[in-house]
Amino acid sequence: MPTTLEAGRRTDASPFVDLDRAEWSALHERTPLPLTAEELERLRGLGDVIDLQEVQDVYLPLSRLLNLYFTATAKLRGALNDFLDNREHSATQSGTPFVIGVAGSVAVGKSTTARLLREMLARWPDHPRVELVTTDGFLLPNAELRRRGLMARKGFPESYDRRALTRFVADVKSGKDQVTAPVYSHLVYDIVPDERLEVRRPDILIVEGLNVLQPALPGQDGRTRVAVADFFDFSIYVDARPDDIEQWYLQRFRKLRETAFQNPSSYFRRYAEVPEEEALDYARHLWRTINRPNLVENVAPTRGRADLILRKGPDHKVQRVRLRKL
Ligand SMILES: Nc1ncnc2c1ncn2[C@@H]1O[C@H](COP(=O)(O)OP(=O)(O)O)[C@@H](O)[C@H]1O
Ligand SMILES: CC(C)(COP(=O)(O)O)[C@@H](O)C(=O)NCCC(=O)O
Repeated sequence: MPTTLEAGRRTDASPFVDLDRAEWSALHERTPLPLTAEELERLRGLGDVIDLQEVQDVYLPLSRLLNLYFTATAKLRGALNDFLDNREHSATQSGTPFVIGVAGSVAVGKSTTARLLREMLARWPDHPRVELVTTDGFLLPNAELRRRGLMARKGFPESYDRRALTRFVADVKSGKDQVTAPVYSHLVYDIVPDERLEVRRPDILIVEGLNVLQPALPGQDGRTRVAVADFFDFSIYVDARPDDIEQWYLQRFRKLRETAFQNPSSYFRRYAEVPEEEALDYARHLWRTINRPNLVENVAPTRGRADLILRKGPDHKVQRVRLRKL
């Protein structure tokens, strides 16, 4: 960990507290909400291949940390409202959803982490209503991506309707009764017309996606622009070595060949029919021309903006946790 010599004493210059796996997992003993065997079984039923020891050691303490932030943020909001003398334009309203961002590369395990957190956070009596939204719903439809020459840039910041995504999260946070988001289908590889996901005043909203920690685009005419991250109360970056993530991407592609790609409506059905090596060559091509450059150019540079970084090893197990200091 970097240290500097400042005013004659050594100080830790990092904005993060760095914990190794053993230090982090020791915290689960202090979590006042252990998982019952029955609940562990239910998590397994989610269909995600996640080791139950990992749930206990890593994600249970994480759900406790988020619970602490939820409670403390509610108190801070109350104090801020008092400070503002509860005027009409007070900073927050009671019941304002707590918004969590989950960022990281394609195939690093964002969806798995976000689904697990949704289940675990909903078990805390303070915040039973947890909604999860993935940013792929805000990708431009394929027809529009083709028109703009962006079909080989799917997942890059410019392939999204960033304004609609930011407005969506702002609306949920402002306490609107019913807010809807468009829906993306990995099966057809496009936005599903006429389908919307509805969000109704949750206690917690999890927003998961590649680019959720991107800063706002520069404003024009002196106007301040906002980004979706401006509405986050807490953010998590799921991190791993790019070579490990490539292996996970290829493994997922291999698994999808035996499942979803068999569906006649699948955009990738051709890759269920060709020999495995040919299919994997194509997956490698997608990784090397789209997902890896996007990780290097756009996603990884946002890691330092997160409040918490989960660093995974080659087996998906979390090896280090870095938590932003207050
Ligand atoms: N904690 C984990 N343990 C084991 N496998 C995992 C874990 N998280 C993700 N995976 C696997 O890694 C692949 C990518 O995960 P996914 O959540 O789909 O990534 P993303 O949403 O970031 O694209 C999937 O095949 C998933 O099953
Ligand atoms: C849909 C995605 C852009 C991820 O979007 P996100 O939910 O992170 O906004 C990605 O999974 C994807 O399909 N990328 C295009 C290249 C590829 O097919 O792997």
